[in-house]
Amino acid sequence: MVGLDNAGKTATAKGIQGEYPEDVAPTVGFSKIDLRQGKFEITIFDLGGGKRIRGIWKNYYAESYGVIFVVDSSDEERMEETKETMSEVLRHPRISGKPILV
Ligand SMILES: Nc1nc2c(ncn2[C@@H]2O[C@H](COP(=O)(O)OP(=O)(O)OP(=O)(O)O)[C@@H](O)[C@H]2O)c(=O)[nH]1
Ligand SMILES: [Mg+2]
Repeated sequence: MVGLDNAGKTATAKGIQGEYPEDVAPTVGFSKIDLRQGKFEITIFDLGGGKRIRGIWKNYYAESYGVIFVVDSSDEERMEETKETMSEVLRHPRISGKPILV
């Protein structure tokens, strides 16, 4: 799970787990979430989105089955940065062709 800092990744991850998506702090590094959905065991890596942390994202691409890219659609000022960041993720050879949920 990637996206710009403050986009709402950790809040979304909490929501997926049925927790109230409040009182979240910026993610430093990553947080690992293990879920069971029917017969599937799912691991979500909620990665920090700060500009200086984004370099770690690629370390997770090879083992990922897909990407959740979280966008704060109300933050119009950062749409260009969002677009560039998303393009970079999608262009990566270890992501290209894998499912993406925006
Ligand atoms: N109103 C509203 N606030 C939200 C929503 N999603 C997240 N927030 C708030 O936005 C802020 C940032 O959310 P986070 O989930 O920490 O964002 P993040 O993408 O994990 O950020 P980093 O960990 O820094 O990469 C927090 O104060 C959240 O409570 C939403 O859907 N609506
Ligand atoms: Mg976070």
